[in-house]
Amino acid sequence: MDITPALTEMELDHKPTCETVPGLPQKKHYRQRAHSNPHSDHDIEYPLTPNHMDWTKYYGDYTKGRQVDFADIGCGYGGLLMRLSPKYPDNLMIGMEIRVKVSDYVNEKIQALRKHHAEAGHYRNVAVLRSNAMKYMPNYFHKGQLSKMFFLFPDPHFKNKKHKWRIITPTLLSEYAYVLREGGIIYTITDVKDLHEWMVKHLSEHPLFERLTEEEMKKDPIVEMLFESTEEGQKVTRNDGGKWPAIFRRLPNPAL
Ligand SMILES: C[S@@+](CC[C@H](N)C(=O)[O-])C[C@H]1O[C@@H](n2cnc3c(N)ncnc32)[C@H](O)[C@@H]1O
Repeated sequence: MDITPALTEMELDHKPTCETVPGLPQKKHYRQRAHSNPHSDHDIEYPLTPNHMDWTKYYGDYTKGRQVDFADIGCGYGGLLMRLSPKYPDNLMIGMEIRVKVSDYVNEKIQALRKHHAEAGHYRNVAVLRSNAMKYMPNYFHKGQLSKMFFLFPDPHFKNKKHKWRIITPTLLSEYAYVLREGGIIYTITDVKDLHEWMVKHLSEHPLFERLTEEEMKKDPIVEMLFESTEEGQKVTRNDGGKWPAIFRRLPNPAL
């Protein structure tokens, strides 16, 4: 079922305003320091196992017969999710965001959009979770549950000493491979060339991922959304920065 035509162009641009959607939160009230330490997250509650996770708190009845299968890691203010939601109404998508105020903002925005579109039922497939994606992925998701993972403009952590804080490392990739199904896709994009090379290196060296060719990337309608959908992507455009995408497929597990 494609519900896209019922949305206005402005909303498809994920740029709803307070005039078009009453109750939409204002970003200025939800600002928080740009970088948070992914190792200081002691107040985060997380499920013991994926079976302990009650997704109905996030999607209500819409959870019935569905499993979360898109995850936007470090979703920030949620621009990509708002763009994907009407295009993939049958997929449940979650944004994972460690900053409290930022995840509160995304939640308020989703609630306002759901309310505004209550009759048509739009945006019921999108939610945000305040959590640390570097620590708790297997607590939330079963093996092979996800079909798509997004890493859009992740924090660069420039200094060598802080590379261990990067959201893509060999160890974390094995965790992501665990929750991603065979044939599932990891999307990355950044404006930091060094980080792009780091992500490509580690993904290419990992035995469970292979890079998509330019031809394959052109055929995937999501690829063009990576550049401009998020707040960070728009900021890079305003500053005339370059953007480097790299997309990888989860390979089947090798035979033992
Ligand atoms: C540079 S911002 C990019 C946000 C968004 N993807 C965009 O393109 O606008 C990186 C985001 O990742 C979040 N983040 C960093 N480490 C995280 C972690 N371990 N778990 C969840 N979110 C994290 C940050 O709080 C921040 O909002």
